[in-house]
Parts: sequence; C-alpha cells; structure tokens
Amino acid sequence: MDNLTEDHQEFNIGIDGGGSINNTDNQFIGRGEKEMAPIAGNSIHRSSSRPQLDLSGAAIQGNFEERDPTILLPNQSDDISHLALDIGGSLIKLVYFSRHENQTVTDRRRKIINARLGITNVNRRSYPILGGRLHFVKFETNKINECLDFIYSKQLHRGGMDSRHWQSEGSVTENTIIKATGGGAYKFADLFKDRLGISIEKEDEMNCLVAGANFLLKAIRHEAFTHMEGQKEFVQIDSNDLFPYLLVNIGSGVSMIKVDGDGIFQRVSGTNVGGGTYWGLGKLLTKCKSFDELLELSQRGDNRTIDMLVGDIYGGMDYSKIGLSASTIASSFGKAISENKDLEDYSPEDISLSLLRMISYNIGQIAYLNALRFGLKRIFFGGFFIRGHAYTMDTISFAVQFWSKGQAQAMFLRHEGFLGAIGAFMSYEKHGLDDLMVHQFVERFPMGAPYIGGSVHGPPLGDLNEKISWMEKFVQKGTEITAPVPTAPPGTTGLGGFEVPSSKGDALRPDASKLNVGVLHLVPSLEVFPLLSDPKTYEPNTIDLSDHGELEYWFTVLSEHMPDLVDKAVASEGGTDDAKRRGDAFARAFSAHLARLMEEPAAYGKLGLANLLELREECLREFHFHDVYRSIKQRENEASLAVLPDLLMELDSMNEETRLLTLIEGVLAANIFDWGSRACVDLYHKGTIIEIYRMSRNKMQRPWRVDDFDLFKERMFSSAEKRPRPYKRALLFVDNSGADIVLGMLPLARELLRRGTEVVLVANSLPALNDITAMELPDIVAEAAKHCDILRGAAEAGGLLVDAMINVQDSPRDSSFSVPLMVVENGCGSPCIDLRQVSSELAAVAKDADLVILEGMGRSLHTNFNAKFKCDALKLAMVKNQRLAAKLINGNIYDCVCRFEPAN
Ligand SMILES: CC(C)(COP(=O)(O)O)[C@@H](O)C(=O)NCCC(=O)O
Ligand SMILES: [Mn+2]
Repeated sequence: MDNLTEDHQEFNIGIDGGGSINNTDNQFIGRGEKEMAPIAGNSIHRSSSRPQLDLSGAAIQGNFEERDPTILLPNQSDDISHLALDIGGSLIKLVYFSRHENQTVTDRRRKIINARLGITNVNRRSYPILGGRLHFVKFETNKINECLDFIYSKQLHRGGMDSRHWQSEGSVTENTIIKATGGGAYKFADLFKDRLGISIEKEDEMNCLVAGANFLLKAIRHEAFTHMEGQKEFVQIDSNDLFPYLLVNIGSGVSMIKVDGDGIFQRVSGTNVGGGTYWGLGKLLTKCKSFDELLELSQRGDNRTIDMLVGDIYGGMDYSKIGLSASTIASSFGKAISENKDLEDYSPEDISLSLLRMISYNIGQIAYLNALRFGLKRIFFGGFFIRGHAYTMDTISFAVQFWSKGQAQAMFLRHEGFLGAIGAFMSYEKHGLDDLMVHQFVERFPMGAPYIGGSVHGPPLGDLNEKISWMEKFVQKGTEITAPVPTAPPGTTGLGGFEVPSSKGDALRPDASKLNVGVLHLVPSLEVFPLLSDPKTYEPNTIDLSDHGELEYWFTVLSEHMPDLVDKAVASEGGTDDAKRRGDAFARAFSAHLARLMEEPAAYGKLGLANLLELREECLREFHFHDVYRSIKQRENEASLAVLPDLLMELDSMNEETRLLTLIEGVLAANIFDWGSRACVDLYHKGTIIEIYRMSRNKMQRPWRVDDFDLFKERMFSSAEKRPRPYKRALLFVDNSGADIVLGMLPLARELLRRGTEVVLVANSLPALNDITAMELPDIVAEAAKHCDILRGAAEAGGLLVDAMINVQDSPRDSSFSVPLMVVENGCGSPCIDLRQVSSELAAVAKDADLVILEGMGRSLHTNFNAKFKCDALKLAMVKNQRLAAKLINGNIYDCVCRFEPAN
C-alpha cells in the first residue's frame, strides 16, 4: 500500500497573491468536467475521481470456511478522514485528519527484538491511536462551493461524528455531525445540510482559539517565532512551562485572553480598534478594494508625510530627557492638522502605512499593558489581521519591545490562521490527539504545500498522474513564482521603528515572507532518543542555514547534484517514459522547494542542512522513486562481501591493539563510498570499488584531523592487567552500503561482539542515497556470517538469521557464541538523523546501551557533531566536502574525524 497517496492528492490550483495561476482555469485542472458536490436527496452522480472501493486484487484472508471471512483489499487505501471547520467572514479554514496505519511497523525481526527486550506494547497509551496526517486547507468564504466540492471529492463528510464519537470507517449515516466554529457555522449550516447531508455542531470561537493555540504550542516544534527587523526566529517552547500566557487575537476587533491551562482561560481585555478598523478606515481613505490590497499599499508607503513625529515638534531634535527620539510618532495622522492639504494630496500608500502603524502600535501597547497587569511573560499574537504580513509583525513587535523596554517579546504562530479550526477539531472527543507530543509529529511539505499550505485552496488533484501534469504546467506558466523574488532586507522598521518599510517595490510578492503550513504527519511510535544528555537543548543541525552564505553554498551543491540524481532515479525505475516524466516532475518540484526556501529560509520552520537533505529524499518518494541507488548498493555489497573473508583473516592475525586501530581505519576509509558527495562520485570513475577502498586505506595516516583514538583504545583496553569491563551494549548507527558496512562497520561490530558487547546495528527505515536500510541488513549479515563463527552465532542469537531466511542447520559450525547482534530501524529516511524523533525500537534498545557509535558525515557531522550523550560516544566520519572540512575541523577534503566523548 502506498503511504503517500493522501499527500499526492493535496494539490491546489489557486495561488494566493501570485496571480499567475487561476483556479477557475480548467486548463490547469486537467479535467474536463468540474466536479460538484451533489445536492442531498438527488441521485449522487458517479464520477471517476470519486473515491470508490478498489477491489482489484481482492482476496479472502484467513479461513475460507468462516461465515464472514475478512476480505483483504490490497489496493484500497485505508485512509479514514475527519474534519473540522472555522468559517469566518472572509476565509474558511478546514482541518482534516486522514488516518493511516504506520506501514513500517511490520516484520518478524521487530517481534523477535521486542520479545528479547520484553517489550509488549510500544505505544503505551490507554487506547490505540493510528498514525495519520493533519491537513490544513483554506478557501475564500465567497467561494464556499469550492470548499463543499473539496469536502465531497475527498469524502470527508463520510467519516464524521455520530452523536459524540467517531463513526466507524467510511460509514455513511443519515446524520453526520461536523464541528465548526466562526460565524459561518451559523450562516451556512443549511447549505452544508443540503449539499452534503452534514449537520454542523457549533463550537464556541474563543474556546476553539485557545484549544488550537494550546495544541500548536505544545505539539509543534517550530510553531512560535519572533519577528524583529524583518528577521524571524523560532522559539522553543517547553510544553511543561507554557502557561500562563496572553493570547491576542486580532480579528475585526481584538480579544486579549489570559490562558492558564487547557480549557482554562479568561478574556481579560480587548479593543475595538482592530483589523476591521484598519480595513474600514483604509477603504474610506484610499478607495482600496480589498484588505490585501490595502496591506500591499502600505509596503510602499512613507508615514512621515502624515504622522507628526517628535522631531516635527522639537525642530528635528530628540526629546532625549524622556527618551523619545526625533523619529518617534508623537501623533498618528497629526501632520494633517497643520498642513493645508486635502485627502487627495496624500498618497494612499502613505495613508495605509500610517494607519497600519497606528493600529498595530496601539494593539501592541494594550497587549503589553495587559501582560504587565497579570505578570505574563509571553504574548502570542494571531488572527486574520496578521496573516503572515512581515511589516505588521514587525510593527507589533516593535511596540511591545518599546513599551516593555525590551522586557517582553511579541510572538507569532505559523499556523495562526488555523487556531479556530484546530480548536474545533480538538473539541471532538477521542480524536486521540490531545496527549500527543512534539516528537510524534513530523511536518512534511508535499508539492503544493510550498505554494498553498496556508493559502487559499483550489480543487484537489486525484492521483500522481494529475500531480505530474500539474507540475509540468505549473512551471511553464508560473516561472515568476518559482523564481526567487527579492527578499525584504533586514531592518524593516529600523531601530527607532520609524523608517519606511524597505521591503517595497512592485517586484516583491506580498506573501514572499509568508510561512508555509505543511501536512502534519502523526507518528505515534516516534520517541526521543533516551541517551541524549539534554533533549531540551539538543539541536541536530551543525550547519545553521540562517547564515546566507552557507545557505547559498548548499543550495548550489544540491542544485548541481540534480541532473545526476534524476538520471539515476529514472534508471532505477527502468528508464521508461513514465519514469522520465516522474523524474522531470521531481526535478521541478525540488527546484521549486529550493527557490521557495532561498526566498524565505524560514518558510518551512527552522532550516538546517539536514532538513534540506531530507526534503530531497521526501520529494523523490513523493514522485514514487523509492530506492534510487538500489542497483549501486547491490553491486557494492557483492564486491565487498567477496573480499570480506580475506579481511577477517588479516584482522585475526593481528594483536588486539593493532587490530583495533586497523578496524577504526577501516571504518574511516570505507566511508568514502558516498554517492551524495560530488567529489566522491567523481572519484568512482577512476577505479573499481576495491581499488578505491585500498587507495583510501593506504592514505589513512594518523593523527587524523580529529583524533581521539588513544582515548577510545584506553577505554577498550586500559592496561593489560587492569582490564575495564567491556561495554554491555553498543548502538552502531551505520551509514552506507557496500564497503562502508561490509568492510568497515561489520568487522568493528564483530570486534565488540568478540569482547562480549551486545551490538545493535541501527539503520535507516527508508532508503536515502546509498545508505543501507534495516530491511537490507539481515541478508548482508547472513552472507557475512557464512564466513565467520562470531557473526553467525551473534546473528543467530539476535534473530537475524531467521530474518534472512538462512537455514541455520545448513551451516553447522560452532555456534555456542551467544552475545547477540541485532538490527533495528532508526525511524527515518534521510542521510542525517534527528535524535528527537527515532523509532520506538531504537528507543527501547537504547535503554541498556553504554556506547553509541555514529558513523558517516550525515549522522555524525551534519547532524550530532555537537550532540552530548548520557553514555560514551564515538563519532567516525570521513569529510567528503572541502568547505565542510575547512569550516568544521579546519582541515581538508578526505580528512577524518574520530571523536570519542566519554559520558560526563
Ligand atoms: C549527503 C551526505 C551527508 C552523505 O554522507 P555520508 O553520511 O554518507 O557520509 C554527503 O554526501 C554530503 O554532505 N553531500 C553533499 C556535499 C557534496 O556533494 O560535497
Ligand atoms: Mn550515507
């Protein structure tokens, strides 16, 4: 079953603000007939894109003699969807959840490991919760039919709520109840009933806002951010230290809510000068037709022509005695009284900006005073007035900072437009989301999300094919969208807060600095790696891409890698025309992601190098390239396994000190087989695998650039008389296929096993570049075990040979060896690893481990180079990139890192 189907449908035609793709343009929809939700009671028209049961490949599961045997539908998606709405005056916000069982959860090895470790139920919850996805979609309220069609086409009205509980899968009852908030929940109730047979259950707006904010602040890592001088900075909120806070919701009017806990809040203040005031006055004064148009005008305005500044009163001087600079606004619109001018004499741009500042400052000031009144440290701003507008956020931030003298900071939320809808969703009983935690959510940005996640939505696309067609047309028509646009230089408000916005000019798309909202994947089985010294301060990324030079460099590297990657991807799928189309669509999609991030690095949350590398893998999977390097991996595995017996013999002839050094050298040397590095790929043209491996070994010369080998050796051997206890259990985070695993990490694992240490090989759950996966490892270990008693006995003890389907009786040798060698998946599909989100199996085996070995550039340099562990840690990698070598270790390409960090 395809895990990704749901995302593929998450596609949109309408682009808010860009203007180049029109969601009523059937050319882009790629479907002749525009699907409409039927009128209830009329005959439901059947259309090709309406979800129906897919009966292909149907088979009876279990006993044919049973009265009602289960019928397995291998091709039927098991998505079950639930939905909630926030129907406001201008926008409809829709949140829906599609449940999807986590498909990586099945295999026998897992059962064996769980049995060994005595794990009975990895999800220690009182009721089962399946994995799933939370989607966020917006429609314009005046195009409510699009929203109804969307709900219908995705059949979201079917899996609603019956009395107070979720209905069973896909059942249709006469009275499906959907939770909704906002005025439209009243206004459009009959329409929903007539068109979709849905009864709307109204939820209190304020309750929903608070519930939505609480959920986001507790469950989503990069949700809250500050916005000063054009710079966004994500704020890590400790979910145990969230309350109390002030929630300021700026709609037409403004509500200020003191939130003390889940469901515990009080509206402590508000003001009637809010978004409606800006829009209403702005409309009268500028003749603008829409709120967005008014905001856009402000981008090009200069409020000094209308506002009376301190300097205007004090002859250009500061009023320094009371701390007011000459540029401080003394009186909004105050200049108009002393000048003999009419409204027409002022530019609409200047008026809009002056109005925006007047209202934002006023709200910021009242908010701060209320925070002060109740002793609240944090103020979060949300509501339709903000809508991700950089200058609005800057202005509010400036006001809070100014009035609090830097003691308080305004914060904003990435999903702020969806607070109410999420809250309505949370009001269902037993949706299973309320006690989930940050580490169980993974946000993904399927194609479409960079452009619409959070913006206004159009009709959904049906399948991969439609998505590819859309991708092809999208880039042709929309070059001005995918091409980077000028970003707002820092300092939009200036220190005094009164310079004109510098992010002006027609070329700047008004939503350029907007943050995207992706699809939240809910993976209940993910856990925080228990051996992290301090998960709260842990930051996986070593390279911070908020440094613009760094960002540009890595974007260039990834862009240059693209043609070769696409060639390999297409070849991995047989080079068919279909594969070529998908390859092309992948390239366009990933380039579009890169362009979007170049324009707004914070668009998808805090951006590190690991996120970019993972995004590339996700994007490949989205276009159904599931294992691009499959044949390369196979070839390298075979070549390496052929020389393994010789290597093991050579190692066995050495004394143990020389052997340990040779083993570590072997790991470092074999880490050269990395198809993600440009320099290495160029090397592979110059010789066979074994030749390159030998060359790499021969070049190994100590001291390495980072060389803690002696420290590690000491821990392993100490002195001959005073032998330290061997490690109890070592977790080896393995990296690449071929020589890396076969000639590098496996022999090292064997050495640890020989010393009585249990070894767990930790490998990727999904393919990424040429990294070995947990699925592939048992066969490799089984092959290696044919030549080695230690590996065979240990693999047998760890249940690996059962997995590799090797009949142990076929190879009778001395297998009295019982220290186990195990394999667990790490829960990710990337060349890097974020240890805040690992598989529950890895978390379980980690509990008894006292040594962690991280191998490879992705896992030990790009990520985790600075990670601290509760146990000893060894980080081994060859640096296969010149710039990284220079920056991180003050060295050169192909230098090596052997960093040993004893537990502190
Ligand atoms: C993707 C990688 C992290 C994989 O390295 P590995 O973890 O396999 O050692 C690495 O190949 C990389 O950083 N490549 C991009 C830089 C370059 O091509 O030089
Ligand atoms: Mn790798």
